[in-house]
Amino acid sequence: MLKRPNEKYPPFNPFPGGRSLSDRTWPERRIDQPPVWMSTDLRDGNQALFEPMDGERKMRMFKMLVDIGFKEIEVAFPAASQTDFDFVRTLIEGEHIPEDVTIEVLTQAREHLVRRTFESVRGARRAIIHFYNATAPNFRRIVFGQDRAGVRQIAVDTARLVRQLASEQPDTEFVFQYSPEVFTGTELDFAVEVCNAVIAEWAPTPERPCIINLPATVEMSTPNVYADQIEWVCRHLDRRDAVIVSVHPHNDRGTAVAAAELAVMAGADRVEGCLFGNGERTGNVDLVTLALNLYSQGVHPGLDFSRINEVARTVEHCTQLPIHPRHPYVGDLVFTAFSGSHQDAIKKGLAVQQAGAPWAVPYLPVDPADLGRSYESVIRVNSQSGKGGIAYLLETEYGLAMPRRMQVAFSAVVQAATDASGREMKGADLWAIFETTYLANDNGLAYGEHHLFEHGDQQGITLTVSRAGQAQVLRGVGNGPIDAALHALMPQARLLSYEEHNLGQGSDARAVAYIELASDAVPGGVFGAGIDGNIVTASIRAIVSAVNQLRRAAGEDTESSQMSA
Ligand SMILES: CC(=O)SCCNC(=O)CCNC(=O)[C@H](O)C(C)(C)COP(=O)(O)OP(=O)(O)OC[C@H]1O[C@@H](n2cnc3c(N)ncnc32)[C@H](O)[C@@H]1OP(=O)(O)O
Ligand SMILES: CC(C)C(=O)C(=O)O
Repeated sequence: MLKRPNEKYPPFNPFPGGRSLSDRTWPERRIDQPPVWMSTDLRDGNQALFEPMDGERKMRMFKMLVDIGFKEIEVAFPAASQTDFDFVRTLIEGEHIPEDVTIEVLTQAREHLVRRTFESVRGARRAIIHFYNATAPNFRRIVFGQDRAGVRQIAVDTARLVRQLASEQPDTEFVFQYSPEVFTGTELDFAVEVCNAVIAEWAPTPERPCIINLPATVEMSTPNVYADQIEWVCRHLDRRDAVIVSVHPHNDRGTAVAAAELAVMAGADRVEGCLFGNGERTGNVDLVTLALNLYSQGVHPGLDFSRINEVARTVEHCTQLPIHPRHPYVGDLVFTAFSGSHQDAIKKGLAVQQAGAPWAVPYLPVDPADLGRSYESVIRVNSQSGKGGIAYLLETEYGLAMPRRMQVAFSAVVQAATDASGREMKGADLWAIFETTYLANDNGLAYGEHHLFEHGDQQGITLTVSRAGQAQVLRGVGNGPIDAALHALMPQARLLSYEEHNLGQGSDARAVAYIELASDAVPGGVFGAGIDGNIVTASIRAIVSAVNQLRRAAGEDTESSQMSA
């Protein structure tokens, strides 16, 4: 890289006299209604693919865009290829265009291409004819070899031709659109001069407006500068009430979404872009993100992304490009938390979120369910996770609602496993660790059977346990089955807590019991768990499990330890 990049990349200031817009008003504005959306997935998106879409893919994309709710769709650059031309014909002749949808077609400002473009839309009910020529100084010099007047004349001549050709196809309602290509790199006074010349040629009215589209063909500045450019143009355009000001941001600096939002605040009425930001180089502005940013602020975008995963898969099929897992709103990982404190907050937030109440779940800007995404994938567990995520997965996937202190103890066991493996843990992995830790009782005592009996006004128990296949029968007495079992197994242990709940429902329902025991050697306590179809048996299994944990925590050799009989 260069030591003095300014020599190669001098900053560009498009404002007349090099002054910026000091009396800008856009920072105070809020977006309280959606702009007119125009999808250029089938044109700008399509021209940026390794393999442009074939007819089948184009039709699939078109139908999906209609289903989402787009009312303006740029369907082709018909003069560019027979595929594009034929696709427009198929849409029209096959009557695939709904009444409330207007197709748009793009052409360079060259007569034979404009004529071919009009040919493509013959018979359409309504069509937007969009033409462009670059207006920026380097394009004037390098591409056209023309001065300002020459480049303006290209635009004026084409605008006139467009109006004339439209009058020859009276059955179609035409809307005219002009783009001074590379608007972002064009001196503002010249951009407005050319646009006003085109507007004069078209003589739009508020009833029959034209569209002036101001593309960030290449994104060249921070979004606030683009917003200043848009506000400046909006102030200087003739017949502003008869002009729909449109923006077409590209994402070269990674700020196309911000640029589009600020441009709308600055006066733009319409936004052109692609789903998930497909498009030339770093892409066109992402219309999904724009729409859902609005939605997350309580403004319905007028587009339906309630089945966003289906939209994503269709776009991937049509473009043959993958969507990044961290792409806003749609990426596989965006409703997922790995880190412990995030998981904890999300779990608590989901638990208290009430239907119909304002959304207030930490870390999730929108409810995944609104986009047809599920909560199951919200929380994932790896070495950065804490008890919250682990508990959430075990509860949602296996129905286990561990007591809070047990969650803490169990998360240390999981942490050791994730540290050792370096892998993400799925619900099934966590369940396997839970089973090994609390239910399998390997190397410890295993529950066999028990019988309860009356012992005066107390409860007696005969409890059969085994270790390494060798059964032992223990007896104990207490003020209930749990107390009696504890006396049978380890009378010196103290019961700190006991919780149980159902696992599942109906005839398959089982009970899970959680027992916390402490002893002089382990005053902090340890947990055990037991699962059984019978609630008392589940509790006694949990005591056996907790006794095993207590012995292990005390460093006792379970093989040689004495049991009371
Ligand atoms: C920013 C954008 O996305 S703009 C849209 C870009 N999309 C496309 O280009 C679609 C695919 N393009 C094509 O199929 C072809 O380029 C066509 C059919 C449009 C034109 O093909 P060709 O006539 O062979 O020209 P070519 O592709 O070489 O383009 C360069 C010519 O276009 C001219 N040109 C470029 N833009 C414009 C314009 N907006 N208006 C008029 N002429 C233009 C150039 O001056 C150059 O002319 P020259 O050959 O006389 O020097
Ligand atoms: C033709 C125009 C709108 C364009 O695609 C661009 O400038 O990026």
